[in-house]
Amino acid sequence: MNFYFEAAKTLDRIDAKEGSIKGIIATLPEKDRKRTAALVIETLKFKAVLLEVIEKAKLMKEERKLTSKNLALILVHDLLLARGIQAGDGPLKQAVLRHKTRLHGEFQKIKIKRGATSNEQLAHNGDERAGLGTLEEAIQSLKSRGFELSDPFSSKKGFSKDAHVPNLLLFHPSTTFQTDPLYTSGKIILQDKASCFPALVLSPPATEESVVIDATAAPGNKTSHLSALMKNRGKLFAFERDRKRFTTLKMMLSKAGCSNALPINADFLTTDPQDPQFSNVTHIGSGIVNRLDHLIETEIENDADKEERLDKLAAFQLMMIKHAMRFPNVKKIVYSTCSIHATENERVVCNALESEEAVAGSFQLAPQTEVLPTWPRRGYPEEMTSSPDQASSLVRCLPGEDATNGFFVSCFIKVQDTTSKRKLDADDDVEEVLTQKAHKKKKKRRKTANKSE
Ligand SMILES: C[S@@+](CC[C@H](N)C(=O)[O-])C[C@H]1O[C@@H](n2cnc3c(N)ncnc32)[C@H](O)[C@@H]1O
Repeated sequence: MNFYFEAAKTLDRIDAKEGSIKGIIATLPEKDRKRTAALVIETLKFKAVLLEVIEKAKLMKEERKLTSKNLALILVHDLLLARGIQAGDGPLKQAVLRHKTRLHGEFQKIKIKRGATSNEQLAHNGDERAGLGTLEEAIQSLKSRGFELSDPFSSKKGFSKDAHVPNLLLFHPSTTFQTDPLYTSGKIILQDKASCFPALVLSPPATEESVVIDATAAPGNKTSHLSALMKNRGKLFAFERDRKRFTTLKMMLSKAGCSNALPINADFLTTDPQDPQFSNVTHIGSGIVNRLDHLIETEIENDADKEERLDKLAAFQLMMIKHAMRFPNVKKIVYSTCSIHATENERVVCNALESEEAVAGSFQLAPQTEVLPTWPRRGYPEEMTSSPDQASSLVRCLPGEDATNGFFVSCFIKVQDTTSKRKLDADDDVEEVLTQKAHKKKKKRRKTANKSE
């Protein structure tokens, strides 16, 4: 078993970025170096799929003794992809073997789903830890194929680093990447600049304890961005209600090496915020308007129809935010749309701020300093019924003006007001919570009035 512990420890060090994979392997005792290196590299190649198998088979949930994710990965690797676990009969080996049938079953299911005819087709080639590779590696690779670091708006071969989004490279609009190996291998992801904003604003912590939800995940651009920001650590639940889009989501996450992502084919609104698996969720992202929605805004649609459609969308989006606010430990919620209509943007935000859930959970808009502070275009003050000043907390992008698609980002945070902070449970008397709040507000107003007299 020692050999397996050594390999798991090596994976821990790789996860902790103690050095390059090669450098870490070079420090292993010479005796077992070759064998450990082979097992570590093979496990990294299949990490995404092995994690999915372990999760589906509930291995770590049911075997509490198996506390190391990396040891589980190594043992399941040998069980499924090598000649079995080569160790004496210890309790950890037995723990894995108890789930042998289920693990094999889940592995076969994934193979069938992805249409893989060999195990090798499930491998991710490259550094699974880094997922997308480093920015400098990508820049070097692009330069070697004729691109040059220069203004992408004036030169077709030009590309540049973006001023607002780290790790984002800008290209001339005529550049195509569809057949480029950097793109097909998942090392780079093509995304409109503004679509990078929600993950950046949510900025979940990159720790093993981090638990995050992407409520509307497919095709997975935002999810993979979140996973990269989390450095593949912790847990990232990725909800997608549409079955077909869910298949795309899973493929994309596997290709991009997002091993901390747990794709779930379900409607986010049907989740129970009190479910213990969500008890440590602190960050939630939601954005439902499809990029193609503007295409159905045809000339034929009259104003009344359009209004009705926008109202319906806005009502649905409000439900998503309010549902997110019900998660007991959520601290930050980012709501974004690819829409330029105030009905789906500022007005939804104002309604959300006035909702029972926001009042009971003490949610407010994060200040501009926490929401892309240097981005110049902010929300529309005249649409902020609560307070026009709050518009500075919001981010807007205008197509044709900002070199992006139309986009909107808002960020709700739970304020640390210990005196009034209350969780909204199913049995809570919302009316009572609201009355208490209103009372406090009134008292504060009276105090201020007294002072100024
Ligand atoms: C605009 S796309 C999301 C784009 C994604 N965030 C990205 O960056 O790649 C919206 C997705 O949310 C899904 N969706 C809408 N409502 C949902 C819900 N209540 N629960 C789960 N998924 C939902 C839709 O099926 C659609 O695939």
